[in-house]
Amino acid sequence: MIQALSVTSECAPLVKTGGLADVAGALPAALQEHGVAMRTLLPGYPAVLGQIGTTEVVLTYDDLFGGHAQVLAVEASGLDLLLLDAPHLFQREGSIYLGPDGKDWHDNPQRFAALCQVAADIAARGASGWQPDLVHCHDWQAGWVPYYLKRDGVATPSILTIHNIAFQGLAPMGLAAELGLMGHDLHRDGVEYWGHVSALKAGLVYADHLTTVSPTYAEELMTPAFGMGLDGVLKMRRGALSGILNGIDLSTWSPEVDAHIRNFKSPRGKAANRKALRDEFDLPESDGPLCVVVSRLTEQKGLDLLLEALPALLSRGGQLALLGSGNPALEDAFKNYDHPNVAVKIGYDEPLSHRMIAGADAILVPSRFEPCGLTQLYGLRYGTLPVVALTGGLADTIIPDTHATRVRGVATGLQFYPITAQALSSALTRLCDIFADAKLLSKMQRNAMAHPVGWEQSASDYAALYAQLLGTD
Ligand SMILES: Nc1ncnc2c1ncn2[C@@H]1O[C@H](COP(=O)(O)OP(=O)(O)O[C@H]2O[C@H](CO)[C@@H](O)[C@H](O)[C@H]2O)[C@@H](O)[C@H]1O
Repeated sequence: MIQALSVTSECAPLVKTGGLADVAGALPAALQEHGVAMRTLLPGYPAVLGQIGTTEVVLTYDDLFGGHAQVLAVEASGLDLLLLDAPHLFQREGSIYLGPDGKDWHDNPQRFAALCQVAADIAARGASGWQPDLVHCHDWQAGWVPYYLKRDGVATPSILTIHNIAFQGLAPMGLAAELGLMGHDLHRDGVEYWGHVSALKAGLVYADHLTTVSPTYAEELMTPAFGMGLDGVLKMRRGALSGILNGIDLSTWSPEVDAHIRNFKSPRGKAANRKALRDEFDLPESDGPLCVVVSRLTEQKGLDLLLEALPALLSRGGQLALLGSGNPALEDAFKNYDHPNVAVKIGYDEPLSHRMIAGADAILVPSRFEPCGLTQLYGLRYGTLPVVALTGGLADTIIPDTHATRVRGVATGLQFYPITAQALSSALTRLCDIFADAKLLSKMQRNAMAHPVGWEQSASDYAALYAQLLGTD
């Protein structure tokens, strides 16, 4: 068995703000079948500590970035966890990244540098006799791990997975010493980023291998349009960068077994869920497609384009039910969209997201960029046709309805490009046409449900990558 340490700031089902948590939560079980035993190092937020049973203390610190800390080992929700219990850093009300004022906690650089330091210590010296063969780091919050390993001369290989390059873990240069950065690394070929230091860049420069969550996003990241200032670094590391698609956890996201819905095996079984969904959102019966959005409401997700494109859907009797939260202006714009066929719930609600995806005819994902995207994968599994922008993982996971795919009878959804309101409008019109053609609709729904969206392939790819890094392939 390869022993791997996964380092992450969120992990489902214990703590989640987005897709990173789903991936970090699902990978260990998926890798188990491929000869990898994975432990997950996660901050001991109050919400996490409140959900677990008896723990064992496996490491203690008198002073970790300004306070006493310990690492607790515990098994919970099928995960083998190492929790960094550092009350001065993690025991606070509010979200895991933001204070009550909605702004980043001022000490986020130190909070996650502490997590990284502990990961590097476990790689170097072990915790209660356990030592990983490699460390798998997720996003900027784990970005300092590869740097600390190199700084301390620890040979354990590291992988950094980029789930979203928009978050770069910037800190003022003045914090360099406190974060444990060496003076000779504070330059543009090291951890410096336009006068700041960047945890993500440190990971990109120092990790032995980089992955991102789809092959198309891996290519996009090396272009100025998508690299968000880090495309040059990524181009330099082209040989060490690969794209491995995310999967979804089929034990919770499958219409046959989903605990939150009226279970079904074929698209016909969606009818009862559709009715329940209309009732729940107070939407009338209608002869157009019932579309859903389940999303963080941010610039990335392109939902401002949907606001502009909605008339194309509504004029054909289509409907929208939206669940999301984030940008206040977008929240208001959707809440105030005054139309009987538009219903909006602002908030975060996991069970409701299942009921929406089960009951809808289509799921809309008009993202400006999308490293992989999970909700279109849920849509496929439930025969809920994805209407997606042609970018990143959305390009890699949907077989678009085109003349050629119609002839071959293989389409699973709709794609639009360029990523504009106009192109989205025309995709929504095409969706209404497909919806009116019962035979075509049913074929596409069945194709979608048969499309593989689990972890098998990706877990095998990660396991092969681990073996390659360890020289055991
Ligand atoms: N209001 C709400 N209520 C309930 N559930 C909600 C919700 N809003 C969002 N979710 C859930 O949160 C998750 C979002 O995952 P995504 O992959 O779609 O995007 P995200 O941008 O967070 O993830 C980033 O990381 C992931 C993982 O690698 C990449 O797939 C993605 O492209 C990248 O941007 C899904 O499970 C979704 O159902």
